[in-house]
Amino acid sequence: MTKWIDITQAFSNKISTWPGDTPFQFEFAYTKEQTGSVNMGRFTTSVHTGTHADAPFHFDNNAPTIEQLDVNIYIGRAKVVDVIGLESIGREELQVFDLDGVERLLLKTAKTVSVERFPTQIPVLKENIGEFLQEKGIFLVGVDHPSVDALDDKQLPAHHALYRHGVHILENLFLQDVTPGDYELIALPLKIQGADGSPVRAVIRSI
Ligand SMILES: Nc1ccccc1C(=O)C[C@H](N)C(=O)O
Ligand SMILES: [Zn+2]
Ligand SMILES: [Zn+2]
Repeated sequence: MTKWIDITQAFSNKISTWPGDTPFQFEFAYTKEQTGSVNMGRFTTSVHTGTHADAPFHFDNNAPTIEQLDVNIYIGRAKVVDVIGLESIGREELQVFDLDGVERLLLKTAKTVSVERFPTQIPVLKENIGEFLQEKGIFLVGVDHPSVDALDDKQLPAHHALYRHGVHILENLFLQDVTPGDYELIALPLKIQGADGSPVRAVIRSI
């Protein structure tokens, strides 16, 4: 039996956040010395900081929030493919891979990723990726950077195209040490009522 591999960015007070969004901050509300019994931590964060799932409500007011999504989306077989160096990724770039029977697709787009520095440039997913992934039977796509759309894009064409075609989104996966191939994935969002997304603890195991 192979071991589970952690593909989650570690939360620390140095993890990068979307410019202008709420940074991650962990602190002790009370220490053991203060309470006489226990340390009591608390944290503040944008739900889009670190490794996370987007709920469709993030970009569509009439779409499901995070706790309404089926947990089965986030548990099961996943394929990791190497698309390192591509500036945009869509049907044309993905049709070279054998994706028959694939349900979850994780895109490794960078050789290395800085958890502490917000990227200046990321690859974008093309609008035609939604239709392509749906044709293949893929209902979850994950990327190793903060957005499936360009960082300055307000229309979010890839987010919307993926949603229209029933494809859910994971962002900021930590894939730099992962060899492309077939895996089992667990990346469960927290059950936060009404939320537009949630951090996930993402792990994979080779199959
Ligand atoms: N955190 C933000 C703050 C302001 C505006 C956008 C974002 C995003 O995170 C968008 C990104 N496309 C996302 O889905 O994660
Ligand atoms: Zn997000
Ligand atoms: Zn997103």
